[in-house]
Amino acid sequence: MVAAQKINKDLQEERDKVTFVIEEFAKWFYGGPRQLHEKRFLENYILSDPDLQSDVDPSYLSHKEKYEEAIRRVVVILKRIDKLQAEGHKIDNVHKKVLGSMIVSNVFKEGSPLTTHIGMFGQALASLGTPEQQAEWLDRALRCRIWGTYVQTELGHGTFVRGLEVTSTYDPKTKEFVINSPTTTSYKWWPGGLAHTVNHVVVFAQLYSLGKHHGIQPFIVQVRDFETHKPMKGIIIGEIGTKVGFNTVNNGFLAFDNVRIPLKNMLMRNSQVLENGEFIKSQSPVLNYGVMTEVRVDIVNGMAQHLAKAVTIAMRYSTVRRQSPIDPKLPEPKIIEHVTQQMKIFPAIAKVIAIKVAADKLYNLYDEITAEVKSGNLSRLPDLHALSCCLKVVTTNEVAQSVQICRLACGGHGFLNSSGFHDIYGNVVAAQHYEGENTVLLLQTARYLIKAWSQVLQGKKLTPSVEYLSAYKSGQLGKWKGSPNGILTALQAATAGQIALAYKHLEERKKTSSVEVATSQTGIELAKASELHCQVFLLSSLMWSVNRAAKYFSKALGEVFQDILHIYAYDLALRNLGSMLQFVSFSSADLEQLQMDFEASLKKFKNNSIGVVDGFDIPDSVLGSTLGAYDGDVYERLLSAAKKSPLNQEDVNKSFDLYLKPFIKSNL
Ligand SMILES: CCCCCCCCCCCCCCCCCC(=O)SCCNC(=O)CCNC(=O)[C@H](O)C(C)(C)COP(=O)(O)OP(=O)(O)OC[C@H]1O[C@@H](n2cnc3c(N)ncnc32)[C@H](O)[C@@H]1OP(=O)(O)O
Ligand SMILES: Cc1cc2nc3c(=O)[nH]c(=O)nc-3n(C[C@H](O)[C@H](O)[C@H](O)COP(=O)(O)OP(=O)(O)OC[C@H]3O[C@@H](n4cnc5c(N)ncnc54)[C@H](O)[C@@H]3O)c2cc1C
Repeated sequence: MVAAQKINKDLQEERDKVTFVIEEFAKWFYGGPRQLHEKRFLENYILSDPDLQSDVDPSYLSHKEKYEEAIRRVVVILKRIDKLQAEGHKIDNVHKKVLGSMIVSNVFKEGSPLTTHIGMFGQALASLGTPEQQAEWLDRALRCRIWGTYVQTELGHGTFVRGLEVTSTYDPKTKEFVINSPTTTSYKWWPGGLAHTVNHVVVFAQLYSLGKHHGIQPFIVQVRDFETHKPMKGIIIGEIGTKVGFNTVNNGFLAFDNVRIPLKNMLMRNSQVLENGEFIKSQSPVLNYGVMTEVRVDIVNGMAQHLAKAVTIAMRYSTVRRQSPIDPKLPEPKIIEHVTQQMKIFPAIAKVIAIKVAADKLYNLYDEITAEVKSGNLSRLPDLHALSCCLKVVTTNEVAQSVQICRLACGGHGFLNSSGFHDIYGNVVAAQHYEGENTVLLLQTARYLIKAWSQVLQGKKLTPSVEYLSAYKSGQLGKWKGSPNGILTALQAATAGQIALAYKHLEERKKTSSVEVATSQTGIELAKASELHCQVFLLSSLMWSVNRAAKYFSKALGEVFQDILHIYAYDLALRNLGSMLQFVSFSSADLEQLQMDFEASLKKFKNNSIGVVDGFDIPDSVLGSTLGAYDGDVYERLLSAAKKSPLNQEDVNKSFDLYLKPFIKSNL
């Protein structure tokens, strides 16, 4: 990987113990040799631009300067992509592959102002626009010649999309829509890039035509002038302020003061308004929610990548760092020798792989079902919605927790910005909030599970992802066996049992309340059931993938996958004992054995742990961490990063003469 680099001796010692070929793992992780090659090529090509080599550490800049530096970097990268294309390199979807991926995650530590342009605006045009509308805007958007964002959430409403207040009223006399923000709570609030970056938006508004209301529909609106970048007439626009993270995403607010747009600017792939004002209904109102589903799928994949960065840092640091003798007769060990350190990091490594595998399966399902939807068959849309919602929730929650654990595993140094954890954490926790609040999305999945349970009670056949509910009903699940397969069936029993209980309580409440009120009252149990269902999906996907790997990969790599599966399954079982104990019979000896098996699995994996994180193939230029660099030169990097602090550029800070000295003198 980095031939000429001088590698830390302890790190090299651990690398020498690895039993499998790291390159084989990396090819698997990125989906094949071609994909790995392309990723490496893009990383080198983009990140080697001299204008990205600046010594500026954006964390020392002011809020305004951070934004300006982010835009400078955006343009450097866009020019680099233009150069790449001019040189004849044909890479499909190259803007998304660069600007919507981990490649630029160290260039935009706190997110990019083009994230929603890349991740949502183009998708909205592609999935909600007609061919004519795509001809007008999509190509320019994909080439970044117009910049846009996805404007849905308002100050007063984010979750309950049907409650949005901005109106779009059709005026048949002029063949225009009039877009208006009637209240303070109707201000659009949050969209990425909205404040000072984009010149177009896809905005969601309540449609009125010929005096009738037709629900939430999407419209394209130009918000800034092409030449001056000043807000267009009737557009009130600005930034919403600093945040926990994402500070260079340029999240904005937007209000409309009777803004007129032509009829052709309603995105009409699904519903339509004719010139005379007549409204043609779409096949289903949820078709307008498609972009949200796509982003939820992307988020799951993104979570695996964020966690891969965090575990790479924690693992390499734990190999280089020595502290606290274990055997008093021996020198201080590498901190990874402490079993509690292994307990923190190895399950997080296993989670990267489980989430990556689940994301791959979800992408496949997304592609299949989107193709069906395009041909008018919506029958499997609920499967995709249910799975994408709970996976978005569980992966963002689990990764947020695991990134924290990795940070803590690095002791005090993990708290430094230069370790990289702060920015990874900021990006991950943002995803717990956006694209559907997590509890709300669990409740969406629960709707699906309750329907599935009702089908079980009627003896109907279920789709594969919930087939285990029928097995539970017919008494086939519930016996404890301590293997990964046994843990899967125990979790399935716990999930099915939890769904059955929630169903029972829901039915009881329905006797005295409406279905909506009864559902709301049963929310705690429903959310729990969804979470468990998602864990079933994650474990079963990992098992499927590991078993398949045995056929296609070397014996050595196949064994590593088995070790990872065991760690993942035991850790999951130990964390979900409470739920399983309610529906599965265990003896205390079973539980003691589970703990022993978990500890043995950590020990077995240890020699390959550094190989797996190296196989995540994250170059230093992407990792951006003093603690996690490939060569393990941690202490020199910490010192050199500290020396770059603006406070260290002078021996005495002016605050001494201004405040401290007068104070000391006055007290003499
Ligand atoms: C630089 C490094 C990068 C690394 C990579 C990292 C990853 C990158 C990814 C891109 C990053 C992007 C950056 C951030 C962007 C954030 C953007 C946003 O937040 S944008 C804003 C995001 N905002 C949100 O997410 C808002 C969340 N709220 C909502 O989605 C909805 O309002 C609701 C679903 C909660 C309720 O809706 P309501 O209409 O009241 O519905 P009801 O409940 O009454 O259900 C009616 C029926 O509809 C069904 N159904 C529903 N949805 C869907 C669907 N999608 N499909 C299919 N079906 C669906 C439902 O199941 C039900 O069926 P049934 O049971 O009757 O059969
Ligand atoms: C970093 C970031 C970027 C974003 N980017 C965009 C963007 O580009 N475009 C865009 O349009 N929006 C964007 N958003 C908005 C985001 O999608 C919403 O904030 C999110 O969907 C949550 O909605 P909310 O804020 O209305 O939460 P609320 O619904 O107000 O949630 C508050 C609490 O109420 C609870 N709650 C609400 N409804 C229910 C219910 N039915 N049952 C049980 N509990 C409930 C929730 O669980 C939560 O605990 C972004 C947000 C963030 C943080």
